[in-house]
Amino acid sequence: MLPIQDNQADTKTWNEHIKKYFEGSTWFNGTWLFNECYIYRRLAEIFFNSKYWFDYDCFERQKNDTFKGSHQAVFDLASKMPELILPMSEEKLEIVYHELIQVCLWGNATDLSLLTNMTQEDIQRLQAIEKDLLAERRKFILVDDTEKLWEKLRSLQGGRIDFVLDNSGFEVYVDMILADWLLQSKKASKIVLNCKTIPWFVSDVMPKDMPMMFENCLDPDFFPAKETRTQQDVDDLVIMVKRWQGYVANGQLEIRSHDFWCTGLSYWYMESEAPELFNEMKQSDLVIYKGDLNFRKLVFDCDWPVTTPFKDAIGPSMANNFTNIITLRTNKADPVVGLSEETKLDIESRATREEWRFSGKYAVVEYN
Ligand SMILES: O=P(O)(O)OC[C@H]1O[C@](O)(CO)[C@@H](O)[C@@H]1O
Repeated sequence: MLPIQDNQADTKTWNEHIKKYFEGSTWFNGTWLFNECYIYRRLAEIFFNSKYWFDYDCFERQKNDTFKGSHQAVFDLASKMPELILPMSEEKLEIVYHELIQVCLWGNATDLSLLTNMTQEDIQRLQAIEKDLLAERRKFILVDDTEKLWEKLRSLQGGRIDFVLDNSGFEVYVDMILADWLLQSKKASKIVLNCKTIPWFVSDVMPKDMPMMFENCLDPDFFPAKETRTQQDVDDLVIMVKRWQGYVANGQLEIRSHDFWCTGLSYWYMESEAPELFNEMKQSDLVIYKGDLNFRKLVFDCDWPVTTPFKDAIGPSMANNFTNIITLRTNKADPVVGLSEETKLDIESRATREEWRFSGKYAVVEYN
């Protein structure tokens, strides 16, 4: 693990982490979490040291191409949106909430790292927004704290809600659908999107990807298969995305990034390594951590017994200071916590380890 050799704001910190925790370790014997993060920082170093390519995102084309492939679900969701944001009873709000959380959860299954193993049908099934298909997918959620989160949201009025984002393209599009609904239902008055600072795990969101996603949605030639949609479909998408741009303009939607999200450390270190971020995020009423990597960092990427309570796995600093975090994660790596004894026995008897722990078919929704 050679020191990083460039002059960025995070260079010193990266090299301190290598020296303090991983001196002498190599690609072959270091820890998976740190090494996998390190490889993305080394990639960034190549571009930072170039004369003309220093802000080049070598994954941008792949990110946009994959988003194009999600056109059907993009238009389906945009057409559904007007009816989801009408004023409605508390009871109906709860139903919509449950659907949107699921859409947002499964959006995480369709990131670039898994797409290579999936057929077009697999992807469409995961992106489906019909009620029956969502109900069907509930069987694949091994820990489901959506009800606990609703208890929190039910009484929330005009709060601040943070997303610690994961992938761009379809995943962040559905994150925006949820964010929009939270603002329209007045549960939130401010949404903060926390992005990565460098090209990260191929498809993660950087700040520049947000306005680009909005522009792509508004570009009539961006999505393929024009013949499959009506003028109404196009209008619904344009109205919704212009509303999103409006949120940015009026400050209801803030797009931020912080170097801490692109270190190789677990979030157990957030308080000591990034105290200003830690204290700032404490002001949020709810923090939504998206995806597998965020989950791994929350639970220290440890081989916990799978019945370890989520609260214990995220460590005392997080657990005691953030009684308002939720993770929406499809399982793409070994660490799993929070299972009941019953679910553990059940899943171990009917699925292989690969299937339920890292194929992306199963998921956990865990709340502290
Ligand atoms: O995009 P997500 O959901 O954070 O997934 C990232 C995951 O993909 C992998 O790179 C490969 O499975 C994992 O090491 C990593 O945790």
